Amino acid sequence: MTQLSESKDPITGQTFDKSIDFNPNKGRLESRYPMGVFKADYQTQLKAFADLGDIEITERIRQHQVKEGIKPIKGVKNIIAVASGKGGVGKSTMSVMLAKSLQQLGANVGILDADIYGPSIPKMLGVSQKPESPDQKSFLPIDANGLQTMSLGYILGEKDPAIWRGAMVTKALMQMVEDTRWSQLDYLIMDLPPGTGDIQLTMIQKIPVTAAVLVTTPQDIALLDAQKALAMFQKVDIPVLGVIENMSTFICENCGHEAHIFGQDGGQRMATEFGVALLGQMPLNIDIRSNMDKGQPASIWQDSHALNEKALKIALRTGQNLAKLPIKFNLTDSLKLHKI
Ligand SMILES: Nc1ncnc2c1ncn2[C@@H]1O[C@H](COP(=O)(O)OP(=O)(O)OP(=O)(O)O)[C@@H](O)[C@H]1O
Repeated sequence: MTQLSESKDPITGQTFDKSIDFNPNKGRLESRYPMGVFKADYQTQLKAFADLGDIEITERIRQHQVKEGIKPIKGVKNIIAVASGKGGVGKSTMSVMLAKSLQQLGANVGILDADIYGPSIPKMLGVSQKPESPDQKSFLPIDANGLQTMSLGYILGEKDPAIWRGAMVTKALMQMVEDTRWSQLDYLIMDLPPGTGDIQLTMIQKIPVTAAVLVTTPQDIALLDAQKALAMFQKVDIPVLGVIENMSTFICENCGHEAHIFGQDGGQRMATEFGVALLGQMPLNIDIRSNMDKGQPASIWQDSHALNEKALKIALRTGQNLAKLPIKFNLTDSLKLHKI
């Protein structure tokens, strides 16, 4: 097996390092992240790299290690926590974007709304029904066009305020995660409550989070809070896959002028200074606001919307960075390896 560790990915600009196995003699490549619509581009680029005929590409998303002593959730390979130090930066919007885009790339995806004080995921996905519990013990996740989802919002209703105390919040969340019958998920995107307090810290310590993604705006104040979120994950040894800079610029629909409403290149500065990847930048765009308010995520994070490709590349980088992390030991894989 050859690792293309020295090479740069032609689409995302990141190194391949451990995220794929490539066997040039057999013209076979196994990718550990979903490639979806980019597969044909990879095939062309890799053909040139290896100076070979056709390259056969297969995608197999592995389960990665979580912190010792925490049991993985049944039916879920990897949990990606989406966090922000500050409220209102678009964390839930970016969680839905990531989930829809990973799904488009071919992965099996779920969303867990852990933003227990302001569950906005049901509204953004346009679903509101109560989850069924056929055995009175566990819940079936709600299907939102192929995404498996669970939120306290389904159970409480949008307008019920959750005035709960810390311990109750984490207990309710743990129950929600464990008692949901997730089915064969490659990624479960977990939308955390904003901030870096005790509640967030307890959540990421109790739930088997594989890695985290940070959302910030380019504004100094949001960046300072994003750095606090980074420190929180580092403190508990959860790898951070990178930063999404949301509301990067605003392009005027009438004159095309690009304005840096919340400052410029803050995400890039944070990435450089703290050694985390910049997963991508998402502009301030009225279609994002209106379609998410209407509960129609597919009209923006799918189909032919101009921002869809941007979103797909953010998801691709996220999948790639996760694929570089240590794999959970798996007896079947290990036996296969020994046979070879
Ligand atoms: N790139 C964007 N362009 C336009 N509107 C956006 C963008 N990102 C988010 N929004 C809008 O900003 C508002 C806040 O977004 P969202 O609820 O995702 O933020 P949040 O960080 O999860 O907030 P909270 O702190 O309350 O959990 C929403 O109305 C959303 O539609």
